[in-house]
Amino acid sequence: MARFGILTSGGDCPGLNAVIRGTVLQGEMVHGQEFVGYRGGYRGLVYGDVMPLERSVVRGISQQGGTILGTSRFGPYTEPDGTPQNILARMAGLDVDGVIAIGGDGTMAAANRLLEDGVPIVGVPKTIDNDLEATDYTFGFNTAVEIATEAVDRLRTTGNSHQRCMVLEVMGRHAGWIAMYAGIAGGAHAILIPEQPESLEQICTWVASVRDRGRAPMVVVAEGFTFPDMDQAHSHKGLDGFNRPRLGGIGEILAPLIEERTGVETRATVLGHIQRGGVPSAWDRVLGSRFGQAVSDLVADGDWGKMVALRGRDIVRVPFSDAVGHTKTVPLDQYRGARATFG
Ligand SMILES: Nc1ncnc2c1ncn2[C@@H]1O[C@H](COP(=O)(O)OP(=O)(O)OP(=O)(O)O)[C@@H](O)[C@H]1O
Ligand SMILES: O=P(O)(O)OC[C@H]1O[C@](O)(CO)[C@@H](O)[C@@H]1O
Ligand SMILES: [Mg+2]
Repeated sequence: MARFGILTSGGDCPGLNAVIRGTVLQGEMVHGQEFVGYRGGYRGLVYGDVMPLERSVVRGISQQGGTILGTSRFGPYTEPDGTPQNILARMAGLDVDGVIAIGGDGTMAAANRLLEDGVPIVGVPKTIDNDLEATDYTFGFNTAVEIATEAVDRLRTTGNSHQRCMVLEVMGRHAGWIAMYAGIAGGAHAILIPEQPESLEQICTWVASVRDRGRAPMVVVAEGFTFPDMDQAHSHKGLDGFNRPRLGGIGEILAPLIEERTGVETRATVLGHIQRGGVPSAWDRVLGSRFGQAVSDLVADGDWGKMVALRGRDIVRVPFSDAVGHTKTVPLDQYRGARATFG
């Protein structure tokens, strides 16, 4: 009987458990496959650290946030044991015929390298940031937008009561999708995204015009936003497990600048990991389940080196090469359309 190992890698995301359940159900019920779960992302693959993954284990997990397998930013090549020879030997020892890697762009880049080194592997795209070009949407994004929109709604009522400017910082390292969607949904007066630097003067002009109409200004800013004179996003929290700057904090920088320039009392809120935690939305559960079923079909066909993706209404298969290195940013004409109504 064919046996596959599933891992979740990179930041977690609501909907990962729906993928795991969808894969196991489709695999067991349609293809007669067996599965094990690698613990802690690529670390589990390198050290052969697995947990059983059968129907009874995935019962009722679609509605749970996080990942029952655990995740990490551990790279499959970063330690002495991280060699393709070692990984293939561990797989053989566990009777694992192929690997299903659920993750973002980094996880897919690592999977692509493993594939070139002879490891049979396929991918499932995940990220709340929705910034993978090869798929129209990733699961987790919808949940994050719902949470961020609720935050905008709540900030607006307290902002209105005090006639304050409220600044909400949301995630989005290279792409401002969460800021755009939550900002539009919540009727924000300015949305600031990594794709389009804006000057402090321009932001304060928008804030002052809202104040002059007797309203309380609402600004949504993505963590990756920069002023025109910044060459990289603000970071003061060191590096992550893959040596990238941990972002976050631009909202706290912006708020006192707005207050100083406009005289409008301003408060900043950083939403942070609240956007990534908790129960996935129904939409994300459905997309995750569909991806899971499709990836079971993919390994049944031995179609290694592919990633499942959503195109329109359909789940398709795309080569890893299409999936890595292409960031799906907010199109500037879309941003400019929204920007025309700021202030
Ligand atoms: N080109 C690469 N070659 C080998 N390993 C890589 C490569 N890119 C990333 N990795 C490894 O894969 C891990 C997962 O990637 P990363 O941390 O970027 O998360 P991700 O899957 O992109 O998810 P997200 O960024 O959305 O949280 C990295 O921490 C790193 O160890
Ligand atoms: O704090 P962590 O877990 O390293 O992840 C933060 C990053 O993860 C993301 O949410 C992508 O998953 C980015 O928007 C953010 O910069
Ligand atoms: Mg990444």
